[in-house]
Amino acid sequence: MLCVKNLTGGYSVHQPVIHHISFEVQPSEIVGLIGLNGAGKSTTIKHILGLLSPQEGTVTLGGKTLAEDPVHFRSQVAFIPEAPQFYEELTLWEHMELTARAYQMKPDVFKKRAEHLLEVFRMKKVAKWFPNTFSKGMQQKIMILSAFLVQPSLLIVDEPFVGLDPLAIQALLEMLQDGKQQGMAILMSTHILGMAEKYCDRFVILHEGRTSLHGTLPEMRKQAEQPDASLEELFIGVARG
Ligand SMILES: Nc1ncnc2c1ncn2[C@@H]1O[C@H](COP(=O)(O)OP(=O)(O)OP(=O)(O)O)[C@@H](O)[C@H]1O
Repeated sequence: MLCVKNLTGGYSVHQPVIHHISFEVQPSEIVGLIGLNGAGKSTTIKHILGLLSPQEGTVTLGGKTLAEDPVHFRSQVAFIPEAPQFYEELTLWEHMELTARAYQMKPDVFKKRAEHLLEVFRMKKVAKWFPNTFSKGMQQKIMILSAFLVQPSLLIVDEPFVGLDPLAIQALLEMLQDGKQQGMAILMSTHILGMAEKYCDRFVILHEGRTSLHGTLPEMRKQAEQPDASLEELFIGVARG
């Protein structure tokens, strides 16, 4: 599904911030993207989404780069950003309608999915409200609801748990697992390592823009020669150099 190969990039050609990063995310798999602040997680995600162009290497989805087939590439991806981004003049329901139109969903499919998601994330009562009346967690739910509405082939999630209450975190984890079971490929950046260890199948640990460890937990333990280490212990080892 998603293949990141030898990716080098960043915000200036003179100063790349990620270097030679390679990993894959297959259908029915959750891959955790882990790293300290500034390690390059969001920059990697921006390259996958096509918001930044690679200085070297490629990002392909189903074998094709974004440039080769932009409409098809974008139609397969949904993104939950770290900070909610919304239109002040649209209600929650209108945000979902806009998403449905952009992804050319049939009205009956949209209605069924939207109503289910509003129920799961306890947002039914505020569906016709404007997002500037929402709390931060409720605003984050606009992003979550819009992404799951699409049921994308590739879901990219950047720090999704920040600001969510425990019921919303649980609902999101269940949606991620359901998505995985239905064949979604999921790339999730998070600092909550206990949760990553429990829910991710494989990991990419970034340090200063480079891949330090990569693979399943047993594979990374082998790479680090720490047979009993938890994800957190492996990560702290990497972070301390
Ligand atoms: N818009 C930008 N312009 C220039 N440099 C940037 C920009 N955004 C991030 N950077 C730099 O790129 C590097 C990687 O940042 P990035 O945002 O990818 O880190 P991150 O791993 O997502 O961190 P965090 O956990 O804090 O979200 C940092 O050195 C940062 O200063």
